[in-house]
Amino acid sequence: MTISIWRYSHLALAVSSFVFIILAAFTGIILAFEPISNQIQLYKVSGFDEVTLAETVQHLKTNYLEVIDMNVDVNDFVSASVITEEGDAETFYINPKTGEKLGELIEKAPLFNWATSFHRSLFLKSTGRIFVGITSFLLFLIAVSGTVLIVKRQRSFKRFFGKIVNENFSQYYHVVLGRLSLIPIIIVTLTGVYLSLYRFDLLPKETLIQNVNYDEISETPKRELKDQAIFSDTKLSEVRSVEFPFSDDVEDYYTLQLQDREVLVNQYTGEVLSEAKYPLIAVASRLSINLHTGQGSILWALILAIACVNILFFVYSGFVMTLKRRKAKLKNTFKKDACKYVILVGSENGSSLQYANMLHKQLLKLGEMSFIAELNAYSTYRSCEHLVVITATYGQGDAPENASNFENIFKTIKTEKAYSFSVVGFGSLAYPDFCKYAFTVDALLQTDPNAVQLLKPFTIHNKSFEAYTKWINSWSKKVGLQIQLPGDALVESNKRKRTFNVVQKTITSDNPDDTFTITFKPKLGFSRFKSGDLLAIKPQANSAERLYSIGKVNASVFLSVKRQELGLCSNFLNDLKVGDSLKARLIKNKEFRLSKRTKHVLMIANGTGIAPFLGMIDQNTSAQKMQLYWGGRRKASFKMYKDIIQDGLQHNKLQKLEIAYSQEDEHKVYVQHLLERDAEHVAQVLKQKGVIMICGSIAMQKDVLLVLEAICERHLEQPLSVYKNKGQLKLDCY
Ligand SMILES: Cc1cc2nc3c(=O)[nH]c(=O)nc-3n(C[C@H](O)[C@H](O)[C@H](O)COP(=O)(O)O)c2cc1C
Repeated sequence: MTISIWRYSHLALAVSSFVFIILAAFTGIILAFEPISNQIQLYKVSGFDEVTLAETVQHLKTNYLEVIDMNVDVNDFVSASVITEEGDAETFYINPKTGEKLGELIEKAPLFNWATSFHRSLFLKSTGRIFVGITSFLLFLIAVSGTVLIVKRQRSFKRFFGKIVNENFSQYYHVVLGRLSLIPIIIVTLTGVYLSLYRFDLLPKETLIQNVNYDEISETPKRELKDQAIFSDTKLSEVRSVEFPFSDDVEDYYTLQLQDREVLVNQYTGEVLSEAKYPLIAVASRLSINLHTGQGSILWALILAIACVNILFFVYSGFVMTLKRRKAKLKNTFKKDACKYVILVGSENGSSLQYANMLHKQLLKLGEMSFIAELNAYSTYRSCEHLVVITATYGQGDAPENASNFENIFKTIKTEKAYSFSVVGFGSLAYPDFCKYAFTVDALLQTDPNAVQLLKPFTIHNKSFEAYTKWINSWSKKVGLQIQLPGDALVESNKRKRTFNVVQKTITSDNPDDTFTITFKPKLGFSRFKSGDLLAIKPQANSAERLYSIGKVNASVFLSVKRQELGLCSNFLNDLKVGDSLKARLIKNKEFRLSKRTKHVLMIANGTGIAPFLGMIDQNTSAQKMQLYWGGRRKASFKMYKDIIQDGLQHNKLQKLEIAYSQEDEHKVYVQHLLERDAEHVAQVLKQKGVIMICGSIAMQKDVLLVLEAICERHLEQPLSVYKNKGQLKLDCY
C-alpha cells in the first residue's frame, strides 16, 4: 500500500532504531526513580530558602577544625568536606542552620549504577555512547515526523489537540499519548543529543576566566563573616558550592560557585576579588543534565518516567498498526486488461483493503477473473465489465492516502466500453462527513458515459462485517454470482464456545413475518454477558459464523430471528426444540451495551432488532428512563414480544412505547416518521445527555439517521456526529 513520505519516514526511523529505543526507554524508567528516591530522603531543612551563606559558613568554621568545601545539590541538600575535632577527614550532609552532621552521603544504588552505565553506553564504552547519541537524535526525528502526521490527521495546527475519534485501540492511544508526551520526548531527546555532543567535545569550548590582582590584596579592614556583604546578602539557595581558603595566607580566597557566576572572595575583608559569569555552554550543560535526568524535581522525574513508558507503548502500537497495514497486501493473478471484475480500493490504514481483498479472493475462488488495485493506480481495464470501488473517507470527507490522485487520473482516462460500477464507502458516523469520499467517487464515475451504476453507494459504519456481507449479497445477486465471505477471519476469535440449552421458542408459523423468538440458558450458570452482546453461531462445522444481537432476559440469552427461505442459520435455529442444546460463542459488544449511568435512553428498532432492547428493559432495575420506538409490519408481528413489553410497562421499566406499522393501514408508517413527529422530544433526549440506540436493518438505520441529523440541525444546531462522539448514539444494524 502506498504511504505518505511522512508516514514512511516515521516508520523507517522507528524500524531502524527500535531496539535501542526500547533499551533506552526501559533503563530511562528505572533511572527516573533515582532523583525521586533521592528527594524523599529528609536532608532538606525547613526554612532552607531563608538561610544565608554567612550563617552556614560561620557554623562550619566554628564546628570543625578545618573546612575544605561545601556543596548544595539540586535537592537543596547541603554537604561539607571537613576535618573533625578528632582529626578525621569526612564528608556528610549537614544542617545548614547549625553546621551539625545530618547523615552520610547517599550512595548510588547498584541498580541505578547499572542502569546509568547501560543507558549511557550500553556497556560498550565510547561506541555505545555514539549509538545512544544517534538513537536520541532518531527519536527526536520520530517525534517531529509524528507531530507532522498528527497535524495532517487533524488537518490543521490549530486542531492539534482537538478530539480524536476512538476507532481502534492502538491508533487512538498512539495519537493521544503521542500528543501528551511530545514535549517531554522532544526535551529528553534534544538534551540527550546535547549531552552526547558535549561528552565527545563536539561543542565549542568556552572557559571561565578570572583576574585577581594579587598586588592589591589586603588583610584589612578585617570583618566578621556576618559583616561581609557577599556572605550575608547571599542566600544558600543561590549557592552551588563554596571552596574554602587553603590556608590563612591572604592570597588564598573563598571560591563561591553561585547559580549564574563564580565569585572569588578575600577571606579577611569579604571584598570580591574577581567574578565571572559561567559560559553559555556550562549553563546549557547543567540545564540539560537536570532536564534529562529529572534531578531536583519529583514531578519532572515522574513525567520522564511516564514518557518512557509511553515510548515503549509507541513501539508496540506502532508495530501493531504497521503489521495490520502490511497484512492488507494486494496480489493479482491476472493482468489488469484480462479481468472482468476490477476492484479499486481507497484505504489508509488497511481495513478497507482487507474487505476488498476478501471479495477479490472469493471471485478468484469462483473461477472469475478479478483484478485489484489502489485507486491511485486507476488505469484502463479493457475487459472490465464490473467495477467495484471500496473506499474509506478521511479528513473532511477527503480521499484516503492511496486515493489522493484518483480524481486527476480519472479525468485523463477514456474508457472504451460499457461497464457497471458500485461504490462501497467505509467510514464512521463519528465524523460529520460520513463516507463522503465514496459519494465523490460515485459522482465521478457517473460522469463517464460508459459507466452504469449497478447499485447506489453503500455506506458502512465502523467496519461492520454484517453490513458488508449484506452489500456483498446484493451485489453478487446483481452480477449473478453466489459469494460467501469467510467471515471467521474478521470476527472469530479463539474464545471458547459455551453450551446453551433451549428453554423457550415460539412457533414461526404463528407469526406473519416468519419470525420467532428463542431463549437459551447457558450451562453452568454462566451469566457474564449483557444485552447488546452478540451470539456467534455456526450452523455447520465448516460454515461461517452468524452473529445475532442478544437480549438478556431472566439471565438467559434471548434472540429474535427472521427465518429466511434459504437461510442456513435461521433454519437451523428454527429446527431447534425446547430441551435441545447448542454450542456457540458469546461476544462482548461494548459499543452496544447500555451503561448504568445513562439516565435516559431512547431505543429505536425494527423487526428482530428489538431483541437487545427487550433484554435492557427486563434488566432495568436502576430506574433508567427507557422509551422504545419499534417498527413492524402488522399488529400480529408484535404479539411475541408483548409479554416482556407489558411487564416492562407495568413495572415502570419502560416509560413509553411507540409502534409504527408499515402494513396495517393504507399509509405506511415507519419509525422515522414517529421520530420526526416527536422531533422536539428526541432533541431533548440528546440535549439532556440521554442516549439513542438503534438496532435493526441497515435500511432503517439510514432513514433514521437522516431524520436524527435533521432534528439535530433544526433543534440543537449541532451535527449528529457531535453526539455520536460523546457516546450518545449507539448503533447495531445489519
Ligand atoms: C483521521 C481520520 C479521519 C477520518 N475521517 C472520516 C470522515 O470524514 N468521514 C468518515 O465517514 N469516516 C472518517 N474516518 C473513518 C475511516 O474512514 C474508517 O475508519 C475507515 O474504515 C478506515 O479505513 P482504512 O482502515 O481502510 O483506512 C476517519 C478516520 C480517521 C482515522
